[in-house]
Amino acid sequence: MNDVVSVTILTGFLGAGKTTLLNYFLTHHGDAPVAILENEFGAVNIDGALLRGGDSVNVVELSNGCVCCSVRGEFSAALNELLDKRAWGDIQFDRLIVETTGLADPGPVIQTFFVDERLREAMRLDAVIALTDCQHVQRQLDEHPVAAAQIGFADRILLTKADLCDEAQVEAALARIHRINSKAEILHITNGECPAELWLDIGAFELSDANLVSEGFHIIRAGAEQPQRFMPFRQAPQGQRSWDDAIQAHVFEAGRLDLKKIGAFMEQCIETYGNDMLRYKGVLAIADNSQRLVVQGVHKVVGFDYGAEWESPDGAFSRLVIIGRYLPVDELRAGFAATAA
Ligand SMILES: Nc1nc2c(ncn2[C@@H]2O[C@H](COP(=O)(O)OP(=O)(O)OP(=O)(O)O)[C@@H](O)[C@H]2O)c(=O)[nH]1
Repeated sequence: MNDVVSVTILTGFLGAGKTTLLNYFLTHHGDAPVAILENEFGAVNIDGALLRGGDSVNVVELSNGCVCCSVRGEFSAALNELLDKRAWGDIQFDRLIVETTGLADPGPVIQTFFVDERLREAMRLDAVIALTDCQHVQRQLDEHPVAAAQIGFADRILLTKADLCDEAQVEAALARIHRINSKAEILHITNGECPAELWLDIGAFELSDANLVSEGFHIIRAGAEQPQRFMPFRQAPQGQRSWDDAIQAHVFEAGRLDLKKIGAFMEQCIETYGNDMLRYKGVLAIADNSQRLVVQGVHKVVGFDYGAEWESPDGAFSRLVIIGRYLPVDELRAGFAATAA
């Protein structure tokens, strides 16, 4: 057993296909022990027979409330109880998947893993995976701000039910999702058929300098001869671009930056706007430094680290992506530009 438990948060609006994905995973995952924490609103629980099917699957259900608000304390308690049982040898698992309710804001759920000291040591948040129902996403975004938050917090977005949509609908959905979160890779899946390696152990909270802005989406066909196909984004059809989502991704770019100035800028930005900064990630070129400086954070929890060296000094440039709500973008853009060396 590994010492540290890898945690994946599954989010996505009601009916987006979270349980379908989990069921697909559980019927294909083999014997590796796994714990699933299910947060259901009411007494209607998922297909327990399937989830409890093998000895290697431990299911905990948190019902009658939502982990992001009313049962937040119970969420921490349930996680701690799982760790106790694991320590006593009652149950075994190296991986925990948290399925939130379709109405949950992932923010408080994510923060639980950073603020609770024991959880911080015993668990490593791997990634937030959002499922998005292609057929209903436009309406959900228009009517429920939490749907945009779920997309905004995601490291990877699994677009479901595109099989029920025409091409124009799919393109409009992709364009809107990408505007809310330009950082997350988008995988287009059908009926939960997504190989586990595409959504588990992706190390999204590690300070890596992987691509900051995704350029297209992947069509996943599990078990097919050509399992993946990459498609670049196209413009959404005219007339379908009048969205007004409060949450949007903003990309800031510059050349080399002054370390002190960018440090002060980030500090001030997080202090003032941290509550509205859902996720942010930057790969920065610092004056007189051959290594990339990587920054990433969730609200006011932030990490900085030096990464790989720039291949050539001339190719070094800085890029910061902030996914936030109601941010004074022009002011931030000017502030970022002023940190140039
Ligand atoms: N056509 C089609 N149906 C899908 C797809 N993914 C899921 N579904 C169906 O959508 C319905 C809802 O899926 P669930 O997996 O229960 O969704 P959920 O996100 O767990 O729903 P909540 O727990 O209510 O938030 C089910 O009937 C699924 O079979 C897909 O890619 N295509």
